Amino acid sequence: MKIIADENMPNVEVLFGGLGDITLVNGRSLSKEQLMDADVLLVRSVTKVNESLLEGTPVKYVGSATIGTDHVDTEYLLEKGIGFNSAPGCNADAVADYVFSSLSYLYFTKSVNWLEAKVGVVGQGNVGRCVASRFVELGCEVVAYDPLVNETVSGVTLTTLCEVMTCDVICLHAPLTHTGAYPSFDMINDEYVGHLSAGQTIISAGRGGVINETALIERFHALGGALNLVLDVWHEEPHPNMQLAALCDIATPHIAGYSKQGREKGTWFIYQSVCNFFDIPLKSSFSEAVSQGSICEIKMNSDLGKEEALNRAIQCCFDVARDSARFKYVMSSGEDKGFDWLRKNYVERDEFNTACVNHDQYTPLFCALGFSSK
Ligand SMILES: NC(=O)C1=CN([C@@H]2O[C@H](COP(=O)(O)OP(=O)(O)OC[C@H]3O[C@@H](n4cnc5c(N)ncnc54)[C@H](O)[C@@H]3O)[C@@H](O)[C@H]2O)C=CC1
Ligand SMILES: O=C(O)C(=O)[C@H](O)COP(=O)(O)O
Repeated sequence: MKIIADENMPNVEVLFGGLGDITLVNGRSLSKEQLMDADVLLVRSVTKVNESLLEGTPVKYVGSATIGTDHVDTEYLLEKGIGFNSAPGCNADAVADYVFSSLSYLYFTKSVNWLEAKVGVVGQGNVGRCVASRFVELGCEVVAYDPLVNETVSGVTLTTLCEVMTCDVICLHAPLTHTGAYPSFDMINDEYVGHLSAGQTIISAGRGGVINETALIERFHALGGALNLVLDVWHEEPHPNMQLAALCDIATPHIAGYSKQGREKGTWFIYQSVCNFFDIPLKSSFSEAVSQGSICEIKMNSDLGKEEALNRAIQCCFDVARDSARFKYVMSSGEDKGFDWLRKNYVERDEFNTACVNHDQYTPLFCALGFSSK
């Protein structure tokens, strides 16, 4: 079996080596010519998988080690009988960790006490539900907008997009869609953005294009800069709007899902799907494919109050300000490095769930935040 795989897929040679010949490629510039003897194509979000890439090639199966599928023309694959799987939920915890790391940064830099916030979440899939349940378990009031579900996790009230846009903290986790009853492209347009008021926090870690960037810049200035902005995804990747990035408290190159374990789980999910599709027995297990973290246990000083203890523990595990500083520096330095370079050379972090946090009083709250219980 001939396998063409994105060079940014961790463990691909270890897991797929026994299944056939693997060629690693740059996913962004992949062309049809490189697929002329391929049976299996393994991609990430940067490869547009459609008729123009696949027509005339022998590809029988496509796997995407990602949650999002907006880069794949799934109707075309279905029509042509080409197998397809993505990796639902693989990096949902990683994205939730990103949200809380960003909030801990705002706690320390702008005194945003998000533990007291009313939180609005857009999208109640694997990511949106994971984020929402953490807030609920931490005691926050949580509402969510998802027109395609009738119920969601306990403690979360489904509501309108208008109400979500009035919340203290707004988390965007909808997929990018252009068709259907509720297309998300440009969903948060100038009308919705125009309702934002001073002091709100917006965290966009779904897909660029869901929130209108021009409207957001205008609203930011109209409010005298009194919005807290955290943006991981951009309308024009790999060419993010640096005018908008300059206004952000946290701006990152689409790395919310880039925990070590989240990326490894993506490859592991696809490995299982390929084996299933071609009826090949699995030769590797989850524990071999997905790393443990580097830090097992964090012991907090019991003198620390709740807010301080939670925010400090988050920072021990993942300081997103490092990623933001690197993004702003590299993207504005004029060097021959950019968005894709930052992603390829990302300093991976471990997920909260790889470490437990001990505190005399607040240990259960750390579990609510996603840390391990043991
Ligand atoms: N920044 C990053 O690194 C990452 C970004 N993502 C993005 O986050 C998205 C969501 O991930 P999951 O929750 O795992 O996906 P999912 O497929 O489990 O759930 C998506 C949810 O969004 C809802 N939805 C669809 N259209 C909507 C609309 N117009 N308004 C509100 N909700 C809508 C659906 O009903 C569904 O409940 C992915 O599609 C992907 O684009 C995912 C992982 C990492
Ligand atoms: O899983 C998704 O969906 C994501 O957005 C991934 O984190 C994107 O990672 P790449 O596939 O672009 O490396």
